[in-house]
Amino acid sequence: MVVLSVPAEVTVILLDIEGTTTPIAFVKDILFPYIEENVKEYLQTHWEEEECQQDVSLLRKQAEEDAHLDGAVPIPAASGNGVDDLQQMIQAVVGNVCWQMSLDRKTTALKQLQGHMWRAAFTAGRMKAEFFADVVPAVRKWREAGMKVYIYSSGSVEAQKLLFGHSTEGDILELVDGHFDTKIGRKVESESYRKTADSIGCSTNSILFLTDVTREASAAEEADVHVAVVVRPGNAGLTDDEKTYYSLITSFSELYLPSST
Ligand SMILES: CSCCC(=O)C(=O)COP(=O)(O)O
Ligand SMILES: [Mg+2]
Repeated sequence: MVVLSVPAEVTVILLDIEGTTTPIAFVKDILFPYIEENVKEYLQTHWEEEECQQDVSLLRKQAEEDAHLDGAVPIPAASGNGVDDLQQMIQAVVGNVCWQMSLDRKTTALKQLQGHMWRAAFTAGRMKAEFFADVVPAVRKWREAGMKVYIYSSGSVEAQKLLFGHSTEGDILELVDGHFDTKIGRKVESESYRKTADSIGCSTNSILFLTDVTREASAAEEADVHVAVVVRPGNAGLTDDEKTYYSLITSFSELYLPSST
């Protein structure tokens, strides 16, 4: 088995979710289709609620920023009270959400709505999050060795907590010391990793970030964060240069902590 030694100064392990702890297939085949199939009905049912209105406002603001993009779907400003107006508005929001999802965009606006929509499915037990078999045993071992374990995903913090709270391994939320999402910044920007370290209260070189996406690994590394790229079934392939440059692991069990025996 390949073993990757964790540098001695590392005290925090920061984990991506999709493609790292959780199969991309679970996200693409279960989580995302749930949104596409249910968004219209969700908006019709929850439209009058404060939370739904905040989600729509955020999506509208994002749509304004996206206006210059090819195929962007605008969301008109709220106007009259007519039933037709409302149905047109809902249709525009549905169109915008589906357009963003077709591009796998990671905007805070999209991720916030998705998190709110998944809540009902997870809490009713209709959906359980999948984790690779090596994840839970490894995280337990790291924590026993004194490591802190944080999550940094484009999925909203609320969605992250739903996944960890309702998984096929049971409620594993207690294994996580804290959560970060795109509110701290985009995962492909190095400043996000500096802010994450600040928020945890550690230096960036005390963090080891595990992700499947080399653009994220590169941004983290620029901020002096240690990185390893996780290679899982179903992940995007890496170039030969990326395979040579990055430390690669195919299972969390390949990480060796000098402090553990
Ligand atoms: C944790 S929510 C489900 C996945 C998701 O919406 C997403 O965008 C995952 O992105 P990641 O940064 O974990 O690769
Ligand atoms: Mg990922």
